[in-house]
Amino acid sequence: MEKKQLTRAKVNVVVRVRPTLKQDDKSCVAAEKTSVEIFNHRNIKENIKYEFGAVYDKSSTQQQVYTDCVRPKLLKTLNGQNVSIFAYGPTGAGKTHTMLGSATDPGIIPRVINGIFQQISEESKTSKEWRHKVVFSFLEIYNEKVIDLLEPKENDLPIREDGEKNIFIPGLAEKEIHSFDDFKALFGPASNNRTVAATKLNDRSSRSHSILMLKVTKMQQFSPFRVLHGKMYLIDLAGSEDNRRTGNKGIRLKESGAINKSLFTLGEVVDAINAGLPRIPYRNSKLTRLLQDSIGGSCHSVMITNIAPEERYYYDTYCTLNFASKSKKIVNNTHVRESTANKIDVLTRKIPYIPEEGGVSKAKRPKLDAKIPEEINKPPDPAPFLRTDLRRQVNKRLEKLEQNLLNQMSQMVPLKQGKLDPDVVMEIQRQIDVNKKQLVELASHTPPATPKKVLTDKTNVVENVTVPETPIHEKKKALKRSRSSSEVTCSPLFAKQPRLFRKKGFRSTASASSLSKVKQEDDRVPHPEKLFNNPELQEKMNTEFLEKLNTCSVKELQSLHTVGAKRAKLIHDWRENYGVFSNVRNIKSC
Ligand SMILES: Nc1ncnc2c1ncn2[C@@H]1O[C@H](COP(=O)(O)OP(=O)(O)OP(=O)(O)O)[C@@H](O)[C@H]1O
Repeated sequence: MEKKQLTRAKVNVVVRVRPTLKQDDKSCVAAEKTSVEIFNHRNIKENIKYEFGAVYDKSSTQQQVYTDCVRPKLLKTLNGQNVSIFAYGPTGAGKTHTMLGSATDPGIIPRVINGIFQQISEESKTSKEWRHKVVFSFLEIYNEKVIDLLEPKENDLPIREDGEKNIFIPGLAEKEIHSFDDFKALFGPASNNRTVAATKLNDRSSRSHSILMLKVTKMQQFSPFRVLHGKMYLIDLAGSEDNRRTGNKGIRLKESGAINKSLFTLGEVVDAINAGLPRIPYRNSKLTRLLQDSIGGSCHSVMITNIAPEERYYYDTYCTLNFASKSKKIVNNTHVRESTANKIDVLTRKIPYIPEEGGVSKAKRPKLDAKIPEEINKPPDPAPFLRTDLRRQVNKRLEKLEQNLLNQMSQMVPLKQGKLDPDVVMEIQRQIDVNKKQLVELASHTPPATPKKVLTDKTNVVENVTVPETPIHEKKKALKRSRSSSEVTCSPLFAKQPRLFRKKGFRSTASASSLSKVKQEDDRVPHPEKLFNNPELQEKMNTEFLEKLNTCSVKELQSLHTVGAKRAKLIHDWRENYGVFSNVRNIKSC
């Protein structure tokens, strides 16, 4: 993993009040946009008002809670950060309703899965830069045991911490999913493994804390092959229980003891963090160990505090809101988890996500000496919308250029019986067409076929001509000729060897006519013969040339031999749209 840049983010605590379940039930809760007030029916003077980031009253919808609190976090997960969404509250207050919902009124979990795939599909439509991998695990903490719900095992699973303080569960099953339907097919049966039972307060009370862990890993498809590792925890905590009212006995009472103990430890963790204690008792329960990332860790955390409005819940509501108030002070240190893919992963196109087995150490991976093929290093074909955009720009520029050319030529070319010579007009038109083709090729990022391009005049009109390989002395002569007559000059963009910059600060071009003079001025500039015969030197100059092209401003680009304002702008625009050129061949293809 690369060096982390930490950003502080407070735990976002919101409150959701469910409707009363029976019509004649009296409510002791008054909710407003960001505040909630509770009334003690035994002591009317005892009203307590709490302030939170947001309060959702009984009329709030699943969509509203998801859109406000959760959807903004999807991008964080997709961009390599950890997110934790957890529902906290007394039994029967609406945690499972909020997190899971029902088939007709889906909650946060199905909406997140749907949202992640939607986001990935949108990203893929606009850019081919990244490939994604989504895996999920599903577990419960039941009676202080970690139980795999996707692949139930005989023994409970351990919880460990890696060198970077990331919590992981060795042996936990992880399933790759490619769509919401994939998820549904796996999640349905796994949910049936969850321990649920009827208590006096809830017909389907969760007897465990359930945690769905979603890992989204994305790998860049060209150099430097960045890999972003995002994780999202979706947690439905078991509710705190007052066993005088739940009527729990036997197994239910034991379960309740475990639930209450872990929630009590959660309270201790929050107190310790708020008090700035050096030791936070995360290890005192499995729940707090697993929530280590979410509370005081690296997650962007959202705590949805569910409360029941009925008067009989007054004391639970009071305790829950006190806990929520303490939790909103906690600040997490969030960061992007990023690594770089190794050669094997690049060549096999495998996305190197971190499995729940403590991470594969780099040393253990087999070594591969193969070179990464060059085409993998190239940026992908630009997104269609970018191409369309560039094509529009190019066409606009072409129309302007066409008009200018016709104006210029009409002044220069002698009139034939008061009209422009049709042969000349045809020639201009032909050259414009060639230029158009060239620029459209550039816009669609399709390198032209074999013919080399030769600049034919000062107006930068380009023609496709097949140039036979010429001996070096011929080339020198041709260059001299072109220099004196300003007829045909090889553009550095299309020449076999790159030329360097002429202006101060840049190294001189290898233009033949100026060679002897430049040689006197600067001994470091090689003779063209040396250049043609010396691949190492060529490579060195290529690199220098490339660097200048990738970093120079439009004005500086114009200093390139035979690069006029228009082409400098084109190079600059290309760079802005598609990123830097990765080798000189890319530039030649422009
Ligand atoms: N916002 C809501 N709108 C309508 N009904 C709700 C809402 N929240 C909860 N309910 C209903 O209240 C009942 C209890 O909710 P739920 O099972 O989600 O509670 P819980 O907090 O998960 O309880 P436990 O901790 O015991 O599992 C369910 O019948 C549920 O459908």
